Amino acid sequence: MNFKGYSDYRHDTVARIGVLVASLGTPEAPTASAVRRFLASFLSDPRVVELPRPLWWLILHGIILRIRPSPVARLYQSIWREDGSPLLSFARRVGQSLQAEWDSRGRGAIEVRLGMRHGSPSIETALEELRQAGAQRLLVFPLYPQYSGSTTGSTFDAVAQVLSSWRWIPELRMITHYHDHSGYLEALAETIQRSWKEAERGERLLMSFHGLPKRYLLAGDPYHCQCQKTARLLAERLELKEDEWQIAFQSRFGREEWLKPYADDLLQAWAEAGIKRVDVVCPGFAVDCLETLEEMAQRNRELFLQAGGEEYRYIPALNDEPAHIRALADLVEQHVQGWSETNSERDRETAVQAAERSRQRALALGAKQ
Ligand SMILES: C=CC1=C(C)c2cc3[nH]c(cc4nc(cc5[nH]c(cc1n2)c(C)c5CCC(=O)O)C(CCC(=O)O)=C4C)c(C)c3C=C
Ligand SMILES: [Fe+2]
Ligand SMILES: [Fe+2]
Repeated sequence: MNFKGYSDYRHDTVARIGVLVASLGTPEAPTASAVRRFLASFLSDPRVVELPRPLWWLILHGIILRIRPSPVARLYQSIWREDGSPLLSFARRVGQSLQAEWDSRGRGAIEVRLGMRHGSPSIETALEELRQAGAQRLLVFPLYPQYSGSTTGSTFDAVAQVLSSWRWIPELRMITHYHDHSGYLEALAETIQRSWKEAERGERLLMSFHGLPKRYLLAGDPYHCQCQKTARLLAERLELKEDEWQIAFQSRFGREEWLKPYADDLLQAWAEAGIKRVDVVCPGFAVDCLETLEEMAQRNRELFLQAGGEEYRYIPALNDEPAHIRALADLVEQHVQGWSETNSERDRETAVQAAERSRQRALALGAKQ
Protein backbone atom coordinates (compact mmCIF):
# COMPACT_ATOMS: atom_id res chain seq x y z
CA MET A 1 0.00 0.00 0.00
CA ASN A 2 1.77 3.10 -1.21
CA PHE A 3 -0.93 5.69 -0.78
CA LYS A 4 -2.40 7.10 2.41
CA GLY A 5 -6.12 6.48 2.77
CA TYR A 6 -8.94 6.03 5.25
CA SER A 7 -9.14 2.29 5.85
CA ASP A 8 -12.16 2.80 8.15
CA TYR A 9 -14.11 5.12 5.87
CA ARG A 10 -17.84 5.35 6.63
CA HIS A 11 -20.43 6.56 4.20
CA ASP A 12 -21.92 8.92 6.73
CA THR A 13 -18.67 10.87 6.95
CA VAL A 14 -19.27 14.54 6.36
CA ALA A 15 -16.88 16.09 3.83
CA ARG A 16 -15.11 18.70 5.93
CA ILE A 17 -13.44 21.85 4.64
CA GLY A 18 -9.76 22.26 5.47
CA VAL A 19 -7.96 25.56 5.04
CA LEU A 20 -4.21 25.36 4.73
CA VAL A 21 -2.80 28.76 5.66
CA ALA A 22 0.70 28.68 4.22
CA SER A 23 3.69 30.88 4.84
CA LEU A 24 7.35 30.85 3.85
CA GLY A 25 8.99 29.47 6.95
CA THR A 26 11.83 30.60 9.13
CA PRO A 27 14.81 29.14 11.02
CA GLU A 28 14.08 27.15 14.19
CA ALA A 29 16.56 29.24 16.16
CA PRO A 30 18.68 32.35 15.57
CA THR A 31 21.84 30.28 15.28
CA ALA A 32 24.19 29.74 12.34
CA SER A 33 23.34 26.03 12.10
CA ALA A 34 19.57 26.57 12.13
CA VAL A 35 19.88 29.40 9.59
CA ARG A 36 22.03 27.13 7.40
CA ARG A 37 19.35 24.42 7.44
CA PHE A 38 16.68 26.97 6.56
CA LEU A 39 18.68 28.58 3.76
CA ALA A 40 19.69 25.18 2.35
CA SER A 41 16.02 24.26 1.99
CA PHE A 42 14.77 27.66 0.81
CA LEU A 43 17.55 28.35 -1.67
CA SER A 44 17.43 24.83 -3.15
CA ASP A 45 13.90 25.51 -4.34
CA PRO A 46 14.06 25.85 -8.16
CA ARG A 47 11.14 28.31 -8.00
CA VAL A 48 13.24 30.63 -5.81
CA VAL A 49 16.56 30.46 -7.62
CA GLU A 50 16.09 29.92 -11.32
CA LEU A 51 19.60 28.93 -12.33
CA PRO A 52 20.93 25.69 -13.87
CA ARG A 53 20.95 23.19 -11.00
CA PRO A 54 24.57 21.90 -11.12
CA LEU A 55 25.98 25.45 -11.26
CA TRP A 56 23.69 26.67 -8.48
CA TRP A 57 24.42 23.61 -6.31
CA LEU A 58 28.13 24.46 -6.44
CA ILE A 59 27.56 28.14 -5.59
CA LEU A 60 25.04 27.34 -2.83
CA HIS A 61 27.04 24.61 -1.09
CA GLY A 62 30.50 25.88 -1.96
CA ILE A 63 30.02 29.55 -1.05
CA ILE A 64 26.64 30.75 0.25
CA LEU A 65 25.97 28.12 2.93
CA ARG A 66 29.52 28.59 4.21
CA ILE A 67 29.50 32.35 4.58
CA ARG A 68 25.92 33.55 4.92
CA PRO A 69 24.48 31.67 7.97
CA SER A 70 26.60 33.41 10.66
CA PRO A 71 25.90 37.05 9.71
CA VAL A 72 22.24 36.28 8.97
CA ALA A 73 21.89 34.50 12.35
CA ARG A 74 23.02 37.75 14.02
CA LEU A 75 20.27 39.60 12.15
CA TYR A 76 17.72 37.08 13.37
CA GLN A 77 19.04 37.53 16.93
CA SER A 78 18.21 41.23 16.73
CA ILE A 79 14.50 40.53 16.13
CA TRP A 80 14.00 37.17 17.90
CA ARG A 81 11.15 37.13 20.41
CA GLU A 82 10.44 35.18 23.57
CA ASP A 83 8.07 32.98 21.60
CA GLY A 84 10.55 32.51 18.76
CA SER A 85 10.74 33.79 15.21
CA PRO A 86 8.41 36.76 14.57
CA LEU A 87 7.23 35.25 11.28
CA LEU A 88 6.14 32.02 12.94
CA SER A 89 4.70 33.72 15.99
CA PHE A 90 2.56 36.15 13.94
CA ALA A 91 1.56 33.51 11.40
CA ARG A 92 0.35 31.28 14.27
CA ARG A 93 -1.73 34.11 15.64
CA VAL A 94 -3.18 34.81 12.20
CA GLY A 95 -4.19 31.14 11.85
CA GLN A 96 -5.81 31.04 15.30
CA SER A 97 -7.60 34.35 14.82
CA LEU A 98 -8.85 33.30 11.40
CA GLN A 99 -10.28 30.10 12.91
CA ALA A 100 -11.99 32.10 15.68
CA GLU A 101 -13.35 34.72 13.24
CA TRP A 102 -14.72 31.98 11.00
CA ASP A 103 -16.31 30.09 13.88
CA SER A 104 -18.03 33.28 15.06
CA ARG A 105 -19.64 33.73 11.63
CA GLY A 106 -21.65 30.51 11.94
CA ARG A 107 -21.22 29.50 8.31
CA GLY A 108 -20.48 25.81 8.87
CA ALA A 109 -17.30 24.22 10.11
CA ILE A 110 -13.86 24.66 8.66
CA GLU A 111 -10.52 23.48 10.04
CA VAL A 112 -7.63 25.91 9.72
CA ARG A 113 -4.03 24.66 9.87
CA LEU A 114 -0.77 26.54 9.42
CA GLY A 115 1.94 25.05 7.21
CA MET A 116 5.36 26.43 6.37
CA ARG A 117 6.95 25.95 2.96
CA HIS A 118 10.34 25.52 4.65
CA GLY A 119 10.84 24.31 8.22
CA SER A 120 8.09 23.59 10.68
CA PRO A 121 5.19 23.20 11.15
CA SER A 122 5.54 21.80 7.65
CA ILE A 123 2.91 21.81 4.94
CA GLU A 124 3.06 18.01 5.12
CA THR A 125 2.19 17.95 8.83
CA ALA A 126 -0.61 20.48 8.38
CA LEU A 127 -2.12 18.56 5.46
CA GLU A 128 -1.88 15.26 7.35
CA GLU A 129 -3.79 16.80 10.25
CA LEU A 130 -6.43 18.05 7.84
CA ARG A 131 -6.66 14.64 6.19
CA GLN A 132 -7.16 12.97 9.54
CA ALA A 133 -9.83 15.53 10.39
CA GLY A 134 -11.69 14.34 7.25
CA ALA A 135 -10.98 17.41 5.12
CA GLN A 136 -12.00 16.19 1.69
CA ARG A 137 -12.30 19.75 0.49
CA LEU A 138 -9.12 21.73 0.68
CA LEU A 139 -8.59 25.46 0.30
CA VAL A 140 -4.92 26.41 0.03
CA PHE A 141 -4.37 29.93 1.27
CA PRO A 142 -0.77 31.16 0.92
CA LEU A 143 -0.31 34.38 2.88
CA TYR A 144 1.07 36.28 -0.11
CA PRO A 145 -1.19 39.06 -1.38
CA GLN A 146 0.82 39.36 -4.62
CA TYR A 147 1.41 36.21 -6.66
CA SER A 148 4.94 35.16 -7.43
CA GLY A 149 6.19 31.82 -8.69
CA SER A 150 8.85 31.92 -5.97
CA THR A 151 6.27 32.06 -3.17
CA THR A 152 2.70 31.13 -4.17
CA GLY A 153 3.91 28.88 -7.00
CA SER A 154 6.31 27.13 -4.68
CA THR A 155 3.55 26.57 -2.11
CA PHE A 156 1.52 24.84 -4.81
CA ASP A 157 4.47 22.55 -5.60
CA ALA A 158 4.76 21.56 -1.93
CA VAL A 159 1.03 20.85 -1.64
CA ALA A 160 1.05 18.81 -4.86
CA GLN A 161 4.04 16.85 -3.63
CA VAL A 162 2.26 15.91 -0.41
CA LEU A 163 -1.03 15.08 -2.14
CA SER A 164 0.81 12.79 -4.55
CA SER A 165 0.98 10.30 -1.67
CA TRP A 166 -2.74 10.41 -0.88
CA ARG A 167 -5.12 7.77 -2.16
CA TRP A 168 -8.14 10.08 -2.21
CA ILE A 169 -7.26 13.54 -3.51
CA PRO A 170 -9.45 16.22 -1.93
CA GLU A 171 -11.43 18.75 -3.93
CA LEU A 172 -8.90 21.49 -4.30
CA ARG A 173 -9.03 25.28 -4.48
CA MET A 174 -6.31 27.87 -4.01
CA ILE A 175 -6.21 31.60 -3.35
CA THR A 176 -3.40 32.59 -5.69
CA HIS A 177 -3.45 36.32 -4.95
CA TYR A 178 -5.49 39.01 -3.22
CA HIS A 179 -3.48 42.11 -4.10
CA ASP A 180 -6.57 44.12 -5.08
CA HIS A 181 -9.05 42.74 -2.54
CA SER A 182 -10.98 45.60 -0.95
CA GLY A 183 -10.84 44.19 2.60
CA TYR A 184 -7.07 43.78 2.41
CA LEU A 185 -6.62 47.32 1.05
CA GLU A 186 -8.98 48.69 3.70
CA ALA A 187 -7.00 46.96 6.47
CA LEU A 188 -3.79 48.50 5.13
CA ALA A 189 -5.37 51.95 4.83
CA GLU A 190 -6.67 51.66 8.41
CA THR A 191 -3.27 50.87 9.94
CA ILE A 192 -1.61 53.70 8.00
CA GLN A 193 -4.27 56.21 8.98
CA ARG A 194 -4.08 55.11 12.60
CA SER A 195 -0.36 55.65 12.58
CA TRP A 196 -0.87 59.13 11.09
CA LYS A 197 -3.25 59.96 13.94
CA GLU A 198 -0.76 58.83 16.58
CA ALA A 199 2.11 61.02 15.38
CA GLU A 200 2.79 63.65 12.77
CA ARG A 201 2.52 62.31 9.26
CA GLY A 202 5.72 62.00 7.21
CA GLU A 203 6.32 64.02 4.07
CA ARG A 204 6.31 60.83 2.05
CA LEU A 205 4.96 57.30 2.34
CA LEU A 206 7.23 54.55 1.06
CA MET A 207 5.41 51.35 0.08
CA SER A 208 8.12 48.71 0.09
CA PHE A 209 7.69 45.19 -1.31
CA HIS A 210 10.06 42.21 -1.24
CA GLY A 211 12.12 42.27 -4.43
CA LEU A 212 12.48 39.69 -7.19
CA PRO A 213 15.09 39.25 -9.93
CA LYS A 214 14.03 41.42 -12.89
CA ARG A 215 14.56 38.32 -15.06
CA TYR A 216 11.48 36.70 -13.45
CA LEU A 217 9.30 39.69 -14.38
CA LEU A 218 10.58 39.53 -17.97
CA ALA A 219 9.80 35.79 -18.03
CA GLY A 220 6.17 36.52 -17.12
CA ASP A 221 5.89 36.55 -13.33
CA PRO A 222 2.92 38.83 -12.47
CA TYR A 223 4.37 39.88 -9.10
CA HIS A 224 5.64 43.28 -10.23
CA CYS A 225 2.30 44.26 -11.80
CA GLN A 226 0.37 43.14 -8.73
CA CYS A 227 2.63 45.15 -6.41
CA GLN A 228 2.12 48.22 -8.59
CA LYS A 229 -1.63 47.76 -8.48
CA THR A 230 -1.74 47.30 -4.71
CA ALA A 231 0.32 50.46 -4.27
CA ARG A 232 -1.81 52.51 -6.67
CA LEU A 233 -5.09 51.38 -5.09
CA LEU A 234 -3.77 52.03 -1.61
CA ALA A 235 -2.58 55.52 -2.58
CA GLU A 236 -6.04 56.21 -4.03
CA ARG A 237 -7.73 55.08 -0.83
CA LEU A 238 -5.44 57.30 1.21
CA GLU A 239 -6.05 60.19 -1.23
CA LEU A 240 -2.33 60.69 -1.67
CA LYS A 241 -0.97 63.02 -4.34
CA GLU A 242 1.61 61.71 -6.82
CA ASP A 243 4.56 63.22 -4.98
CA GLU A 244 3.45 61.98 -1.55
CA TRP A 245 4.17 58.30 -2.06
CA GLN A 246 6.45 55.91 -3.90
CA ILE A 247 6.83 52.17 -4.43
CA ALA A 248 10.17 50.40 -3.85
CA PHE A 249 11.58 46.87 -3.64
CA GLN A 250 13.71 45.57 -0.76
CA SER A 251 15.69 42.47 0.30
CA ARG A 252 17.89 41.93 -2.75
CA PHE A 253 19.87 38.71 -2.87
CA GLY A 254 22.82 38.06 -5.19
CA ARG A 255 24.40 40.16 -7.89
CA GLU A 256 21.92 40.30 -10.73
CA GLU A 257 19.47 43.15 -11.28
CA TRP A 258 16.29 43.03 -9.19
CA LEU A 259 13.05 45.01 -9.43
CA LYS A 260 13.70 48.73 -9.02
CA PRO A 261 13.73 51.21 -7.41
CA TYR A 262 15.66 49.65 -4.56
CA ALA A 263 14.25 50.72 -1.17
CA ASP A 264 17.64 51.55 0.39
CA ASP A 265 18.79 53.63 -2.61
CA LEU A 266 15.50 55.51 -2.67
CA LEU A 267 15.56 56.32 1.06
CA GLN A 268 19.13 57.54 0.75
CA ALA A 269 18.21 59.72 -2.26
CA TRP A 270 15.23 61.16 -0.40
CA ALA A 271 17.33 62.08 2.61
CA GLU A 272 19.96 63.67 0.37
CA ALA A 273 17.24 65.62 -1.43
CA GLY A 274 16.16 67.13 1.88
CA ILE A 275 13.17 64.95 2.78
CA LYS A 276 13.20 64.85 6.58
CA ARG A 277 10.27 62.65 7.62
CA VAL A 278 9.14 59.38 6.04
CA ASP A 279 6.63 56.67 6.82
CA VAL A 280 7.37 53.17 5.61
CA VAL A 281 4.86 50.37 5.10
CA CYS A 282 5.39 46.88 3.63
CA PRO A 283 2.02 45.86 2.11
CA GLY A 284 3.30 42.59 0.61
CA PHE A 285 4.17 41.08 4.00
CA ALA A 286 1.10 39.64 5.70
CA VAL A 287 3.13 39.26 8.90
CA ASP A 288 6.25 40.89 10.25
CA CYS A 289 9.48 39.00 9.75
CA LEU A 290 13.23 39.45 9.32
CA GLU A 291 12.80 41.48 6.14
CA THR A 292 10.44 44.00 7.73
CA LEU A 293 11.68 44.16 11.33
CA GLU A 294 15.42 44.08 10.72
CA GLU A 295 15.83 45.49 7.22
CA MET A 296 13.03 48.04 7.02
CA ALA A 297 12.42 48.95 10.68
CA GLN A 298 16.08 48.98 11.79
CA ARG A 299 18.71 48.96 9.04
CA ASN A 300 17.05 51.36 6.59
CA ARG A 301 16.12 53.69 9.44
CA GLU A 302 19.84 54.06 10.28
CA LEU A 303 20.61 54.64 6.62
CA PHE A 304 17.96 57.37 6.29
CA LEU A 305 18.97 59.14 9.49
CA GLN A 306 22.66 59.01 8.61
CA ALA A 307 21.95 60.51 5.20
CA GLY A 308 20.26 63.53 6.80
CA GLY A 309 16.70 62.34 7.48
CA GLU A 310 15.17 63.17 10.85
CA GLU A 311 12.16 60.95 11.38
CA TYR A 312 11.56 57.47 10.10
CA ARG A 313 8.46 55.58 11.06
CA TYR A 314 7.94 51.91 10.24
CA ILE A 315 4.25 50.95 10.14
CA PRO A 316 3.89 47.29 11.21
CA ALA A 317 2.53 44.56 8.95
CA LEU A 318 -1.15 43.64 9.28
CA ASN A 319 -0.36 40.61 11.48
CA ASP A 320 -3.43 39.73 13.59
CA GLU A 321 -5.13 43.12 13.26
CA PRO A 322 -8.90 42.52 13.36
CA ALA A 323 -9.43 44.22 9.97
CA HIS A 324 -6.80 41.89 8.46
CA ILE A 325 -8.41 38.79 9.94
CA ARG A 326 -11.84 39.89 8.69
CA ALA A 327 -10.37 40.37 5.20
CA LEU A 328 -8.81 36.89 5.28
CA ALA A 329 -12.09 35.36 6.48
CA ASP A 330 -13.93 37.20 3.68
CA LEU A 331 -11.48 35.68 1.21
CA VAL A 332 -12.08 32.22 2.65
CA GLU A 333 -15.82 32.78 2.45
CA GLN A 334 -15.54 33.84 -1.19
CA HIS A 335 -13.46 30.79 -2.07
CA VAL A 336 -15.46 28.09 -0.27
CA GLN A 337 -18.67 29.14 -1.97
CA GLY A 338 -20.82 26.15 -2.78
CA TRP A 339 -18.83 23.97 -0.41
CA SER A 340 -20.23 25.10 2.91
CA GLU A 341 -23.84 25.02 1.65
CA THR A 342 -23.53 21.40 0.55
CA ASN A 343 -21.85 20.62 3.83
CA SER A 344 -24.61 22.00 6.02
CA GLU A 345 -27.17 20.16 3.92
CA ARG A 346 -25.23 16.98 4.50
CA ASP A 347 -25.00 17.81 8.20
CA ARG A 348 -28.77 17.86 8.36
CA GLU A 349 -29.22 14.65 6.46
CA THR A 350 -26.26 12.36 6.42
CA ALA A 351 -25.75 9.69 3.83
CA VAL A 352 -26.68 7.01 6.36
CA GLN A 353 -30.03 8.62 7.13
CA ALA A 354 -30.73 8.85 3.42
CA ALA A 355 -29.78 5.19 2.97
CA GLU A 356 -32.09 4.22 5.83
CA ARG A 357 -34.98 6.09 4.23
CA SER A 358 -34.52 4.38 0.88
CA ARG A 359 -34.35 1.00 2.67
CA GLN A 360 -37.67 1.78 4.37
CA ARG A 361 -39.12 2.84 1.01
CA ALA A 362 -37.93 -0.40 -0.58
CA LEU A 363 -39.45 -2.42 2.28
CA ALA A 364 -42.74 -0.56 1.96
CA LEU A 365 -42.79 -1.18 -1.78
CA GLY A 366 -42.06 -4.87 -1.17
CA ALA A 367 -44.97 -5.10 1.31
CA LYS A 368 -47.37 -3.61 -1.26
CA GLN A 369 -46.55 -6.23 -3.86
C1 LIG B 1 16.61 34.47 -5.00
C2 LIG B 1 16.32 34.62 -3.75
C3 LIG B 1 15.04 35.07 -3.20
C4 LIG B 1 13.82 35.30 -3.83
C5 LIG B 1 13.46 35.20 -5.29
C6 LIG B 1 12.91 35.70 -2.81
C7 LIG B 1 11.56 36.04 -3.01
C8 LIG B 1 10.67 36.35 -1.99
N1 LIG B 1 10.84 36.21 -0.63
C9 LIG B 1 9.70 36.65 0.02
C10 LIG B 1 9.49 36.71 1.41
C11 LIG B 1 10.46 36.49 2.38
N2 LIG B 1 11.80 36.26 2.18
C12 LIG B 1 12.43 36.13 3.40
C13 LIG B 1 13.77 35.87 3.60
C14 LIG B 1 14.69 35.60 2.60
N3 LIG B 1 14.51 35.72 1.24
C15 LIG B 1 15.66 35.30 0.57
C16 LIG B 1 15.85 35.20 -0.82
C17 LIG B 1 14.86 35.34 -1.80
N4 LIG B 1 13.56 35.70 -1.61
C18 LIG B 1 16.61 34.92 1.59
C19 LIG B 1 17.98 34.37 1.28
C20 LIG B 1 16.00 35.09 2.83
C21 LIG B 1 16.59 34.75 4.21
C22 LIG B 1 17.27 35.84 4.86
C23 LIG B 1 18.59 36.11 4.20
O1 LIG B 1 19.45 35.21 4.16
O2 LIG B 1 18.75 37.21 3.71
C24 LIG B 1 11.44 36.28 4.44
C25 LIG B 1 11.69 36.29 5.95
C26 LIG B 1 11.82 34.95 6.62
C27 LIG B 1 11.93 35.07 8.13
O3 LIG B 1 12.40 34.12 8.74
O4 LIG B 1 11.56 36.07 8.75
C28 LIG B 1 10.23 36.51 3.81
C29 LIG B 1 8.89 36.70 4.45
C30 LIG B 1 8.78 37.06 -0.98
C31 LIG B 1 7.39 37.62 -0.69
C32 LIG B 1 9.38 36.87 -2.22
C33 LIG B 1 8.87 37.09 -3.59
C34 LIG B 1 8.01 37.94 -3.94
FE1 LIG C 1 12.79 36.36 0.28
FE1 LIG D 1 3.93 45.47 -14.86
